[in-house]
This record gives sequence, C-alpha cells and structure tokens, in this order.
Amino acid sequence: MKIGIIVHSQTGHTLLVGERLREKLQSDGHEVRLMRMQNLEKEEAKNPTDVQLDSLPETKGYDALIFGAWVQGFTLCPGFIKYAEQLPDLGQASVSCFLTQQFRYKWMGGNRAMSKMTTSLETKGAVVKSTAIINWSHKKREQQIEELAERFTRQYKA
Ligand SMILES: Cc1cc2nc3c(=O)[nH]c(=O)nc-3n(C[C@H](O)[C@H](O)[C@H](O)COP(=O)(O)O)c2cc1C
Repeated sequence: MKIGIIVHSQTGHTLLVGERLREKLQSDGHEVRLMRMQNLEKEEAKNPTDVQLDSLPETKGYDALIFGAWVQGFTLCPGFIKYAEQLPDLGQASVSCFLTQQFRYKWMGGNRAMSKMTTSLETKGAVVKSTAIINWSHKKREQQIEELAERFTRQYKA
C-alpha cells in the first residue's frame, strides 16, 4: 500500500516516532512517504490563527494516512489544528493518529489532545481506526514506540 505519514513536529520527537513507523511499514513492503511540518516564527503560539506553518502536506494519492502531532498546554498543538482546518474532505478515508507528550501519563494532556485530534479529522470525513500516545519521559517509551509501530502496521496488507 501507499501510505502517507504526516506529522507536525517542532523539536523532533513526533518526527522520530514517524520515522520508526516508516521503517516498520517499509520493512513490511509498503511504500511510505513521511512529511513533516513545523511552525514558523511564533513557535509556541497558543492560537491556531497565530500559527504560520512551513508547509501543508498533501493528503491525496495515498491508500492510507497516518497523522502525528504533539501536546501543547494540555491540549492539541495549535499547529496541527491549523493544518486540519484547511484539509479538504477526506472522504471516509481510514486514518490513524498518534501524539507525543512530555509527561508520563496520558491524562496530563494526551487524552484531551487525542480527542481534539480525532474530532478535527472526523470533521473532515475521516474514519479514525487507531490511536496511540507516546509519553516521552516514561521509562517504557521505547516499548510504547515499538507497540505503536507494530499495532499500526498490522492494520495494512502489504
Ligand atoms: C509550549 C509547550 C507546551 C507543552 N505542553 C505540554 C503538556 O501540556 N503536556 C505534556 O505532556 N507535554 C507538553 N509539552 C511537551 C511536548 O508535548 C513534547 O516535548 C512533544 O514530544 C514535542 O513534540 P515535537 O518534538 O515533535 O515537537 C509542551 C511543550 C511545549 C514547547
């Protein structure tokens, strides 16, 4: 399958998870494109309207899409909200989502951010199949990333 992984990553954590996922998907025989976007200038803007993105990755032309973003101020980073708002209709596409966050527990912003992330994509017609949250300071972070790559990859037929 042709799979697009689209991540918003400011300092590189979410990108790194995207890279791990790409490796796993590729080793299963998929054709994968990983696309990263970042905020320009006001890097930690709190309001999506104040965010300027360096790119708007294309969602067309893939058999499956995976989105990644991060937790900012106990909710979804505004850069991803801004990106999701401008997306075209995703036409019932099955998508998967993941988040990274610094804190060890998902209830410290992760769950709330994931709920926003899935809603923002569902508003565009997507059907969210799988979700995952990586807690960056958790001692089992490596295991979390491996589990994510394994579980997400299992959904697709090579
Ligand atoms: C302004 C700001 C606010 C943040 N707020 C939270 C938060 O509420 N909860 C949390 O767990 N991590 C928080 N973080 C940490 C990031 O979610 C974490 O470092 C994430 O992995 C960054 O992803 P990136 O490296 O892909 O940009 C915050 C980071 C920044 C810069």
